[in-house]
Amino acid sequence: MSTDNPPAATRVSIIGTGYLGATHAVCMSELGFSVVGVDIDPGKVANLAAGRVPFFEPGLEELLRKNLDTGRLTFTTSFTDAAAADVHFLCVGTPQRPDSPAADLSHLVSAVDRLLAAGPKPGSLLVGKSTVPAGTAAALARRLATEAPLVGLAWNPEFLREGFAVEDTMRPDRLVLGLQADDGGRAEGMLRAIYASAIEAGTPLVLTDFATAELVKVAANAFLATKISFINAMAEICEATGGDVKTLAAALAHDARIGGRFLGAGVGFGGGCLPKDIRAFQARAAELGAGYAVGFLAEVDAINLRRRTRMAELTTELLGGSVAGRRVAVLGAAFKPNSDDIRDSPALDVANLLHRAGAVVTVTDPAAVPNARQRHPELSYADNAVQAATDADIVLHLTEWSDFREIDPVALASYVRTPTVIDGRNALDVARWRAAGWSYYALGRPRV
Ligand SMILES: NC(=O)c1ccc[n+]([C@@H]2O[C@H](COP(=O)([O-])OP(=O)(O)OC[C@H]3O[C@@H](n4cnc5c(N)ncnc54)[C@H](O)[C@@H]3O)[C@@H](O)[C@H]2O)c1
Ligand SMILES: O=c1ccn([C@@H]2O[C@H](COP(=O)(O)OP(=O)(O)O[C@H]3O[C@H](CO)[C@@H](O)[C@H](O)[C@H]3O)[C@@H](O)[C@H]2O)c(=O)[nH]1
Repeated sequence: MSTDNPPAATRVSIIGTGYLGATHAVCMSELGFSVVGVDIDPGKVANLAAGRVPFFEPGLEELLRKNLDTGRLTFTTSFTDAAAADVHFLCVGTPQRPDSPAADLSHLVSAVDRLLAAGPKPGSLLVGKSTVPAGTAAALARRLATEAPLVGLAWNPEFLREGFAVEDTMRPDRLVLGLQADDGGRAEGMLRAIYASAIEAGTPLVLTDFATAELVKVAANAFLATKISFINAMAEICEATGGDVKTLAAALAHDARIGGRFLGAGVGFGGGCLPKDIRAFQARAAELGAGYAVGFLAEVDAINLRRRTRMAELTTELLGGSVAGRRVAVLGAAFKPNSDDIRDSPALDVANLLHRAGAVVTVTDPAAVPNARQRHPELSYADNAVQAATDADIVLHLTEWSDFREIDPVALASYVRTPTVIDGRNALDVARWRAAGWSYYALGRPRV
């Protein structure tokens, strides 16, 4: 980092301290900046200020506590406290609107309203990190030009993965900076100073305009979603032909042009990002008159959602045509392992489909049960796989936590009524489960 701009002298505010913002706040402080995290949720602020991360993210709580102790990191609900910062990172949510596939930008608008009302410092920089439809930054720039002409703007989308949030923030695959051509390089200079350690470590830096920066983010998520739905479409074909999608994916992965990552077939993608981002992308493209260009994303979404109904159908079939009154153990509630995030979780969707069809569903998850219980009080919950599987007619493996992959199938078999398992993530050791007497089924794989 440049010595004429020592980190501690640069004050940073993080607006919105959810998964993204809390991680960014802690990591900015770890880099030596003086950081204030602002959120409208007093409970979240109180937890973070007391050293508690209100969600599951490996390594984050230790780093939060360490940085609170330095005095460099504080959390508040007051935008006045944030107004004195040199750089403001906008990290509020941009969820799907309840009534349409488009992104809800109301949190973003409200956060900017509050910041402007608090009077940000002249010469300070507003940096968008939230995932937004193309054109959002340009609209915000027009607003700043009239309401706060001395405040700069940049768009710096975030690519972190939950479960790896700290390492992805400290050492991202790339840094994308959407900049205004007419600011004399100010925003670029300030962001180069903020990200000096990652840049010095060789992180590729992409300097571009607002629209491209916004699009890199949604294009990346659209590509990842497409890759997953591609392999799940192949799983559907495997089901029709008797092929094995796991062998197919492994064979594809030998081609370095394709690669093996994000070719895991199963119940598909969920979470607070991929599903809503591909929908918002289609909605924005349609507004721009270019909906035809991303029409394939509707199919990506449809393939993904079909995996959930297919899982429920296979369960029904294996239970003899009806799940009514049958006991189903669901291993997994989070949308992926190492997370307690249940947003658009395939596991909970499947659990609900079966519950609505009359099954007695018991869900367990190493981290996500409290969130799941709050959102879906109609389901039953257990502390562990043995409790969930006791007297079960069938076991569904829907989130591939290592706790579940490491289960001893011999021991579990002694608790269930019928040793039948459907591996919705293609992640269990088939030979072990079969040797332990289980009837093993998976999506996209032949029945034995
Ligand atoms: N979660 C991820 O892994 C991830 C990764 C990359 C990008 N993103 C993007 O980052 C953004 C935030 O996602 P998230 O998962 O952290 O969401 P989140 O819901 O966990 O957090 C959003 C936070 O913003 C706060 N907030 C809402 N309105 C506010 C306002 N007016 N002022 C201050 N705070 C306000 C909420 O209280 C909440 O704490 C989204 O655009 C998302 O697409 C998320
Ligand atoms: O082969 C695979 C890989 C993933 N998944 C599922 O895909 C979803 C998304 O997984 P992942 O991408 O690891 O999780 P997120 O934390 O949602 O991260 C995505 O969304 C973030 C928010 O935009 C981006 O920042 C990240 O780069 C992007 O990977 C999960 O349900 C996974 O179970 C599969 O079904 N098969």
